[in-house]
Amino acid sequence: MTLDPSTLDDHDFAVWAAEQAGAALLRVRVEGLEGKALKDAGDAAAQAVLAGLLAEHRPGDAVLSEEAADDSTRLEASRVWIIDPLDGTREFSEPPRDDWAVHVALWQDGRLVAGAVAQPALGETFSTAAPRVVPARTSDRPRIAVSRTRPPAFVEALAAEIDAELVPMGSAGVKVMSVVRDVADAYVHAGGQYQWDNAAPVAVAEAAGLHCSRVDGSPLVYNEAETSLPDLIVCRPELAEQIIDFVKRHGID
Ligand SMILES: Nc1ncnc2c1ncn2[C@@H]1O[C@H](COP(=O)(O)O)[C@@H](OP(=O)(O)O)[C@H]1O
Ligand SMILES: [Mg+2]
Repeated sequence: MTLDPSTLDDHDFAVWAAEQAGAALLRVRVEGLEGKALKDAGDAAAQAVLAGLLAEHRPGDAVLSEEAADDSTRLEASRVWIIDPLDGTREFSEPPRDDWAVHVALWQDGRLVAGAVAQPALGETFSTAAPRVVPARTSDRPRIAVSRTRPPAFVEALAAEIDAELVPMGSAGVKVMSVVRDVADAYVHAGGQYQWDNAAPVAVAEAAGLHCSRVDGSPLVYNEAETSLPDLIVCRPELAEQIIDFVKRHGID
């Protein structure tokens, strides 16, 4: 039976669109390209798929994408899709790494209302369509997911203070999903990131009952004029206070 996309609600549409882009990315990855050519081809292919599907199936909605010029009409729109067609571009260009993702989020009237994070190389999509129950914690010692190429310096001091282990990996979406999947207990980032890097992951993590905030504990706010959203914590709720308290005492520099 072929799927009729016009029947999909926003949650299922986010999943479907992210998986379509993921399939395109898997095809690009076997074309024999390398390095920057592979990164550029991946970014372009996934953007083309998502832009096309949104234009066809959600024509009245605004879009904020890493791979398209920012259109300021989104600031007056009631519904805005915030998308990162390929998050973890660097890891995508290093086969057989699987830590890269497609992010599709919907912001509506002030908050994230739907989201999907596809991890095509794993064949898995995490979403608000079917919120995950975070498994029981399997590690007594907290595991903190960090950027494998740009880990913030303060996270090492945080890990020493709370006796945590750092788990480096690529892609903001993959790191947030590692908390959803009990591969890590927290993801802590500072020093730079954009709304598209964390909107869909945060929508999925919130639906799974995880704590999501800026590193100072304040709320993550989306569809702001400023696309930069440089820091965040996603963690099991019981770890939030310790992490925020550390940042309040030591800062992030
Ligand atoms: N200091 C920084 N400044 C700007 N963007 C950053 C950043 N650190 C991480 N990011 C972005 O956040 C995403 C996850 O990064 P990382 O894998 O290092 O954790 C990447 O998105 P893209 O791959 O979409 O560019 C990366 O560009
Ligand atoms: Mg990104």
